[in-house]
Amino acid sequence: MTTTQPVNPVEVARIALKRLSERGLPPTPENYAQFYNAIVTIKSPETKNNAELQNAWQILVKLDDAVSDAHETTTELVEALVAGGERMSGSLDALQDAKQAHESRSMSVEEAHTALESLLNELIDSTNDIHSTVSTSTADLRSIRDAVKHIEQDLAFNRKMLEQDALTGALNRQGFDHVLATEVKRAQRHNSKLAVVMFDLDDFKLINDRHGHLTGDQVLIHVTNLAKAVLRESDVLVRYGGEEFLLLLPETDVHGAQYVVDRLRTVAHRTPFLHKNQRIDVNFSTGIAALKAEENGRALVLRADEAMYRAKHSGRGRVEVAE
Ligand SMILES: Nc1nc2c(ncn2[C@@H]2O[C@H](COP(=O)(O)OP(=O)(O)OP(=O)(O)O)[C@@H](O)[C@H]2O)c(=O)[nH]1
Repeated sequence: MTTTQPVNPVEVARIALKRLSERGLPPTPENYAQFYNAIVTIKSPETKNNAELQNAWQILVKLDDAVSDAHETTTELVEALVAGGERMSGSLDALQDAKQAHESRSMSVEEAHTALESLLNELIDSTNDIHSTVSTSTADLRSIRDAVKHIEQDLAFNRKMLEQDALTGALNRQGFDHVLATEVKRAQRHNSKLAVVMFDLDDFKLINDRHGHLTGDQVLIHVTNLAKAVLRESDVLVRYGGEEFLLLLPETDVHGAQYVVDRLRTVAHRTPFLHKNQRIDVNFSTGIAALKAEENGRALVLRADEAMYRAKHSGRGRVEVAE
C-alpha cells in the first residue's frame, strides 16, 4: 500500500495568504479558512462557492458510473439471452426427434401415444413461447444497450464541458483534480516519472491596463495555443488561476520539463501576440517539481507553486526547480 506525505501546513498557510493578497482580499479568518481549505484540496475557492456546479459535477460523475455499470450489465444479459435462446432451440430439435422416435416405436399403444403426443405438443408450445420471449427480450435489450451508449457519450461530453475552462478550453481545476489523482497513481504503480510545471504570466495586469481586458483574454487564449503546440498528446494543460497555468507531464523528469519550458519560451518569443500591429510580448515565471516516491498530488503541486513563487520573486522570467 502506498503511504502519502502530509502537506506542510506552514507552506499551505503561506500560499493562502499570498492568494488573498493577490486578490486584494483582507486576511479575515473566514477568507483565510476558505483559501486554506481550497489549497489543501486543490480546488478553486470560486468553484467551491458555486454549489450548483459542484452538485452537477457530482451527479454527473455518479451518473457516469451508473450508466457504465448498466451498460456492462445489459451487455452480459444480451450475451446470456443469446446463449439461452440457442440452447432452447437445440432442445426443441431434440424434443421433436424424440417425439418422432416414440411415434415410430409405439404406434400400437394408442392411449400412450395420444398422451405422449399431447405432452410433447405442450412442451413444444411452451418452449416456443420461451423462445419467442427470449427473441423479443434480446431485441429490446439490444436497443437499451444502444440508448445507454448514447447517454454515455452525452455524459462524457457534458463532463468535459464542466471540466474545461470556458475562456481557453484548457482543463479547469475541477477537471485537474481528477487527472492529477489518476496520473499520480499511475506513476506510482509503474514507478514512472511525473512532472508538474506551474507558470504565471509576468505583469499581466499591465497588458489588461494598457490594451483592455478583452485583449488580455485574447492573450490568455494565445498562450494556451502556444502551450498546446509544444505539449505531447499525453501532457495536460490546466488553467490553474487567472493568469496562472499548470502543465502535468507524465513520463517526464525535471530535465524533460525544463526542455518543455524552454520550447514554450522560444515559441512565445517567435510568435508574439499582435494587437493593432503591435507586438505584445508575454513572459512568465516558472516552477518545476518532479514527483517523489510516495508523494501525493497535492504536495507535488504545492512544491511547484512554491518554486514558481521563488522564480517570481527572484526577478520574473525565471525558472526554479523544487527540491
Ligand atoms: N483579461 C483577463 N485578465 C485576467 C483574467 N484573470 C485574471 N486576470 C488579470 O490578471 C491580472 C493579474 O495581476 P497580478 O496578480 O497583479 O499579476 P501580474 O500583473 O501578472 O504581476 P506578477 O504576477 O506579479 O508578475 C489582474 O489584472 C487580473 O484582473 C482573465 O480571465 N482575463
